[in-house]
Amino acid sequence: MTQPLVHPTPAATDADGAAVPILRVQGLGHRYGERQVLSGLDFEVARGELMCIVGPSGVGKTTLLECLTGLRRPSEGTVLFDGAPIDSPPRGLAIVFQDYGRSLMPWLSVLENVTLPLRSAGLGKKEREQAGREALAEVGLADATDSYPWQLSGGMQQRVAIARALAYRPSAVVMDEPFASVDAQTRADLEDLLLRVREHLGITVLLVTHDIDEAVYLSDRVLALGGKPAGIREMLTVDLPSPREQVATKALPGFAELRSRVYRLIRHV
Ligand SMILES: Nc1ncnc2c1ncn2[C@@H]1O[C@H](COP(=O)(O)OP(=O)(O)OP(=O)(O)O)[C@@H](O)[C@H]1O
Repeated sequence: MTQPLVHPTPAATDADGAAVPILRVQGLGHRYGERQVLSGLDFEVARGELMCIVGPSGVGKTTLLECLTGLRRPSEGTVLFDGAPIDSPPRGLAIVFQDYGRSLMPWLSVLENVTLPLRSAGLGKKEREQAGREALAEVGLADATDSYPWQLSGGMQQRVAIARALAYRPSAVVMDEPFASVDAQTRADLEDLLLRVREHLGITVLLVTHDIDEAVYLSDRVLALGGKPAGIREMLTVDLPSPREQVATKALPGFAELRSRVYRLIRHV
């Protein structure tokens, strides 16, 4: 791997010297018109943590992510990123969506796609290209800089989307169903890529998934949403050994146990 793109920002500390969580959610609720979708959410995400958000379809996962990233103003409560309230996507937070096909510009090369958002960050052309090349190397696409998105497989396109988020040198990445549109083998490869990148760069990851195995395999903690309006049904700590490995980790009795617990939480059985 190349040199790290980010040198994780030292954790800010509060008056008592305790580390400030990168994300602090207090009393968060959201309603669409008269319909209350989310209510009373309180939780924190530690710097460097990987947390998956799960819950039944329509429970409010995307709404929660939108509120956490500043894309949507919650009806109630506050979200603090690095100790500061947010009302628009903060500089240190990058977002990766499921639909990579639509998020990449077909007329731009892979490198141009990755460096495009850096223009607004005020970086010069040389710095942008260097950050873009480093990010592409981080996701194993150092040789694809001059290709166009339509020349790449779905999994490679999603790696470009991840590189574009990393080039921004975020301290946290938020992902909404990022691996939902690829085949099972590519999905497993992308999961392992995410774990490696997260380990290498020390970034915080918050990821929405419908896939229970994926949530348990990737997470330090799993946030299960449920109810109407939805709240935190449970926050599960995943105490499986790291580094994770697709076959060995999933064969552990602890994996099967956590998997069943998450399944029951989502199905409410
Ligand atoms: N812009 C909107 N206006 C009105 N209602 C909305 C809007 N966006 C979402 N909703 C409703 O809010 C609820 C939660 O939607 P959301 O997309 O957050 O759920 P989700 O858990 O991400 O769903 P899925 O798992 O199916 O993607 C749903 O009932 C949805 O119909």
